[in-house]
Amino acid sequence: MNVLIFDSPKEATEAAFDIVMKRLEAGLKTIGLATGSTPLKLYEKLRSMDIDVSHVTTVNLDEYVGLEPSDPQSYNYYMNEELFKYMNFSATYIPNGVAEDLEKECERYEEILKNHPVDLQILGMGPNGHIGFNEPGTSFDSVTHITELTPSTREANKRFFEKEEDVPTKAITMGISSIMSAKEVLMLAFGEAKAEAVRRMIDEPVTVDCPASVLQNHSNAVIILDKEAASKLGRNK
Ligand SMILES: N[C@@H]1[C@@H](O)[C@H](O)[C@@H](COP(=O)(O)O)O[C@@H]1O
Repeated sequence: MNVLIFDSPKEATEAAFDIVMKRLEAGLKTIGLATGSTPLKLYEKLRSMDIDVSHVTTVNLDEYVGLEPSDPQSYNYYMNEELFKYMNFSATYIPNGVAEDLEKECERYEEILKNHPVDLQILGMGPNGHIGFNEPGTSFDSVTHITELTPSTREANKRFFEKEEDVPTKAITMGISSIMSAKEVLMLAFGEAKAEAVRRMIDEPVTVDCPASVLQNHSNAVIILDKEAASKLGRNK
């Protein structure tokens, strides 16, 4: 793991942006994308650039089960609004959370991932250490699957919904093994709410109890933190 710590989310985002731009210039074919508030400024910078990405395919990590792509809380909607409608990607893939047969949808998505091996995966993390929607306890061998969201994740994500009851209880997510197949991973975590999960990801042994800790096993993972997210690092050493 290559851990980079910056004074502010702004500087951290700039560093992430530079890495993404370098990889695009070097001919990256497939980029894995994440949602949540953490990469918003990164996407804002990317969409403001006048760059040709017609040779680039995107694959997203996850989607809520039961939300139509037209639902403003869906990750389909988020990606369209934040990035896709401004950029000429060759193809953009996000799991379909309203597929009639969700198991088939997971298989279809794994096929897409096989056909589009991810060169660079952008990742965020949940305050409980989840990546994508792989909650604590998820097997490191997991591929795209349906997952039950934990009460803490529903609580953390309820800020995007009008009422707590509106937060979906399930999601489709790329599995941990699907995420680990990326050639390079760029994990972003900002703010004190992530500090404990960041500490467990970096300073503690790899465990399914903190899914992000699996990145210790990745040969090319860059972790970009602001100083708040990094504030609990190194205390056990
Ligand atoms: N499934 C997504 C994750 O992929 C994301 O990393 C996480 C963090 O969100 P935020 O960046 O808003 O803290 O939110 C959701 O749970």
